[in-house]
Amino acid sequence: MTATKGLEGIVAAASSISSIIDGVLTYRGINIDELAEQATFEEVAYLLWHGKLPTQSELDGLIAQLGEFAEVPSEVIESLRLYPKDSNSMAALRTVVSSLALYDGEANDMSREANVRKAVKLQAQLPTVVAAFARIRQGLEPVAPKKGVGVAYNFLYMLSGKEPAQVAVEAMDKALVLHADHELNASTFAARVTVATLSDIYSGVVSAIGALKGPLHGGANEAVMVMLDDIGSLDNVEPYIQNKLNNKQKIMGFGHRVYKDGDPRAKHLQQMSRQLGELNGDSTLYEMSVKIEDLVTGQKGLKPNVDFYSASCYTMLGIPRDLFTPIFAISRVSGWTAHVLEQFEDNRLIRPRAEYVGPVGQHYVPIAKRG
Ligand SMILES: CC(=O)SCCNC(=O)CCNC(=O)[C@H](O)C(C)(C)COP(=O)(O)OP(=O)(O)OC[C@H]1O[C@@H](n2cnc3c(N)ncnc32)[C@H](O)[C@@H]1OP(=O)(O)O
Ligand SMILES: O=C([O-])CC(=O)C(=O)O
Repeated sequence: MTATKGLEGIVAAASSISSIIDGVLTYRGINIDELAEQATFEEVAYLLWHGKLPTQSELDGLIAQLGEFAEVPSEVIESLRLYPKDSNSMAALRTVVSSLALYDGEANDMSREANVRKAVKLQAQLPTVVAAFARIRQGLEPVAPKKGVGVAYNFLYMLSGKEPAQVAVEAMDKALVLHADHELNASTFAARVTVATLSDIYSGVVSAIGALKGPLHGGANEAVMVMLDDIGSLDNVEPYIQNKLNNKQKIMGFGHRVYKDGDPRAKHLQQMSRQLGELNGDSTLYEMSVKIEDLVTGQKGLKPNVDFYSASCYTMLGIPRDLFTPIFAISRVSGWTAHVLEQFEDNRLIRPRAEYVGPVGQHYVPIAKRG
């Protein structure tokens, strides 16, 4: 038995939700480029859960259900007030999502009907708790969700307490579409491993949030913004990046386990970053990002992944950098829950083997005789 480090190239599940074939990403067989240009996030969530695009009445039904479920129990909001104000936002999200299960009477109902409903609930509630967390730590009151609006609108509205601009809603909606699913990435795999023990959907999503938090995965979008803030100016890009490259340090937002020739989502986020810069009348972050890309791709051949240009986009939308990864979770919960539903359809415990590389033939030594 020989281990493959990081399970690279190992096919660990059969799935009909999303595919990456020859560098092309599809959700349920539809190219991500088409979805990014034409679909709303709610259409995409429906597509991931049900395997087909919704009709108008199915879409209206989903939006109504999201509105119905978006409010979270007052006990959950009260518990958010008790978190330290400097809590890590992903740790807070992981904790609050775990607590949502305590107030859901059907949390342990394993029927498909209940699980589909819980997928919609989680999708509806994540934006509410992220926005409430962000406001409470600033000493502001949470804003109740609106009914009959999309996830992107509602999140921006609950975050700021103001009607969001149409252009901001459209940008956020596209970002949500682009992050919704991605085959067997680490957080989705974590969710599938958890529920394959026949644990519940909340446990699967909590596992996934924990995996997404790390900077090699979803946490990279925040790390990119930390880097852009550290660089500080267009003039400082070259010396800063050159120094990192010379010292063989990682440049966050570059590289990918599966895409070696570029992440198809990055171009959409790059375009969004350029457009937001033009609209804001300040393209510095976009120009800095392009300069970083030129240097890193030019010297290392590494291409930007989905996390790279999302950092400048979210900043230009006025979002604090430690909410970037929670926003990723707001989108990816659609994919996680679709994978949980798929796992339950034909479940088998996920339990690989380890290659043992430790000592053999050892014996127990009584404590008094240990040196
Ligand atoms: C939504 C997402 O999860 S997308 C990924 C988000 N993560 C990041 O942006 C973090 C930065 N990127 C990385 O750390 C990696 O590229 C990962 C984690 C995404 C993929 O990791 P792996 O498939 O294990 O690639 P691995 O780390 O083996 O890299 C292969 C080579 O490229 C180098 N490399 C990979 N990414 C980078 C990077 N961002 N900067 C500099 N060098 C890099 C590695 O150092 C390694 O070089 P070597 O062969 O000389 O040792
Ligand atoms: O697939 C991966 O390994 C990481 C990624 O891009 C994602 O989760 O969107």
